[in-house]
Amino acid sequence: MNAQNAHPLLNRIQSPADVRRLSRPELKQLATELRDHLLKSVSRTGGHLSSNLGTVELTIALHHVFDTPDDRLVWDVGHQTYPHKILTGRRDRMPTLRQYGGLSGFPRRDESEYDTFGTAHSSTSISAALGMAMGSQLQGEHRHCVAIIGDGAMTAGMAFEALNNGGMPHAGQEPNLLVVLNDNDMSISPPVGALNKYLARLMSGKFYASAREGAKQVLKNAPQLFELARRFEEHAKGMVVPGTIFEEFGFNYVGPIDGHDLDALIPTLENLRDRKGAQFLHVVTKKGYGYQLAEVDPIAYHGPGKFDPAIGLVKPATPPKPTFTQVFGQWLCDMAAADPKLVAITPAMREGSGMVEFHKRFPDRYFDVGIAEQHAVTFAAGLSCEGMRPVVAIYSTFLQRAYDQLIHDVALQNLPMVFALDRAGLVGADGATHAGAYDIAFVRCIPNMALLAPADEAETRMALTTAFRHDGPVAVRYPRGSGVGTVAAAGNSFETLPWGRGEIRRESGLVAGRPGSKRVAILAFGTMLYPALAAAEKLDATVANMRFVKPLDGALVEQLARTHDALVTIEEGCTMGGAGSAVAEHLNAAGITVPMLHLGLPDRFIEHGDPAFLLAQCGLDAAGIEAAVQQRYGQFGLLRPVANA
Ligand SMILES: Cc1ncc(C[n+]2csc(CCOP(=O)(O)OP(=O)(O)O)c2C)c(N)n1
Ligand SMILES: CC(=O)[C@@H](O)[C@H](O)COP(=O)(O)O
Ligand SMILES: [Mg+2]
Repeated sequence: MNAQNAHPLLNRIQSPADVRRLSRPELKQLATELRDHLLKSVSRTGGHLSSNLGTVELTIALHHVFDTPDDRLVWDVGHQTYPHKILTGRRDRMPTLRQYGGLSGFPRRDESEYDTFGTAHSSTSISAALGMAMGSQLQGEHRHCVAIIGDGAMTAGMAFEALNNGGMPHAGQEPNLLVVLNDNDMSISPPVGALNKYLARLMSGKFYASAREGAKQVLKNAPQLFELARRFEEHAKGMVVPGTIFEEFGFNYVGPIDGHDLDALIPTLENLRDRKGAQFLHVVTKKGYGYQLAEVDPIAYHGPGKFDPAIGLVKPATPPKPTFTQVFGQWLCDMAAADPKLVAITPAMREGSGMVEFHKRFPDRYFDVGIAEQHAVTFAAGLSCEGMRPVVAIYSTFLQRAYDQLIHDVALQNLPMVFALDRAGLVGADGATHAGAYDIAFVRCIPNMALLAPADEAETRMALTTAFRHDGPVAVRYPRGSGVGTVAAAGNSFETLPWGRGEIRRESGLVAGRPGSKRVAILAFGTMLYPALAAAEKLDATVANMRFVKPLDGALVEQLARTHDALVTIEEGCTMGGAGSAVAEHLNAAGITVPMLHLGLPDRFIEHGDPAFLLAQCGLDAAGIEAAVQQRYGQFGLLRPVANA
């Protein structure tokens, strides 16, 4: 059967208006077809599979009940929006998912009018939906605003800040807000913390909840009786079980209900749609639902690459090069074995940050604090105050969430701790939301903070040890994926790097007729060292591996400036305010003037796509560096062939 015939109902869906016209049995059939299509499509592109398999029915029900796009669906994180994309006119573009020029893996306002709010960082949905609800009410519109948030995303402080605000009337107006909690009892890894236990307890009171829901169904067309019953229910409930925490926040809590059962979902959503004020629906789904392998191992299928659905994920025949993340994970275990004061903290990114082994071997020194970056940083600060040595493993992009904590709680008190900043630089398929583009600029301006940018895997291990031994806060930034392959060189040693010192990796020849004078020096930060070295062969440039963004090796910078006609700085981070700026500021303070070219990420957001391609587009590969240097300095005769020294 070809794909068209396999999905007769799905083929008829051009927009959610078509979904609204379907009968209940047709909607069920649509769910089956949509799930099948989704699995096939994601297996060809890679992407966030298991969360999407779990939201098929919920997506259908929401578009069936609400008048989208006039009613607003605000998805949290947005990694579960593929069914939504397929039903909102983007099915044909699913083969382009997360590729350059193709569909984003997350909602984007510039992609579709159905994507009401751009996301990818978690726990923003309730705030945004509340803002929309208030914004539309103030303008006399009465659209429904629905936030759909996962149990993992619900653990973040921001979600609770929004609940705290959203459950109360504002100037006598109740927000037309519905929060749907999609509880699949999973974050990327198993969820942690008291909220998870609490949701499980609500689950175990299921009978009570469904009985209560049944009563609401019956009474929904008799408003006065309904209200009376509701009051009685509140009273009676107070005698047997306390109100849910969501009710304490001022929401009308309904659930938990089965999020794969359209017969439960649709009437419940209809009821809630027709009620005034802040509503809260708790639905229970299964991550990976409908694909056995993903149901059994939702972690592996959270964000897989391409695979054959008939076989599932398979280990590659030859093991790939170890990643920077693995280098970190290995170092963490080695250092923890050597130093009982080491504690490691992750804000819900155990797998992505390479901490699975550490968790296994050192469970009492492992802290998954949930999706709570702000808390992660201040919690680590507290540990540091007591003499522990915290290592906060955090993606560069997610540290943005904890900027005040970094300044106010850590740096201001000069607390010794390590930030292992993974995913520094471009990340590829996740795109602009996840790019680690800003950490150099935002860390280097904080007093007391040090920042290392190792060039390869071996140096990353040394940088981590150096940071761990330092008596103050230090961040070590390294990119997604693997580098040039120097893991073996580091072995399992705890060698350190000389503090605040870079090194010269290549010397240019001398300029004929000008003794002691050289033409161009490239000051490379982090993994940009290797393309810089390749370009330098063509340009006959000097290359320095700077290693430290802060403290900057000022002596080396001055020496290079004095002995070269021009400098080039290069980094995989935003050029504005970045490491190149640090070099310029240093020379300015030293009163040294030298022509300078700063290469790095431009002042625009870089889209999703293949990382090597994107870097090349930004001119951050060997050819791009060579071309930029030729273009800037070639015309001034700075790059004439050099005489043999
Ligand atoms: C601020 C922030 N921290 C971490 C992440 C990484 N992250 C993406 S999805 C996810 C788990 C979300 O769990 P949940 O909301 O329950 O959705 P599910 O995957 O279960 O569908 C995490 C930790 C993120 N996107 N944003
Ligand atoms: C949605 C989200 O934030 C994560 O799932 C992220 O996509 C993981 O990225 P990595 O694949 O780089 O760990
Ligand atoms: Mg979840």
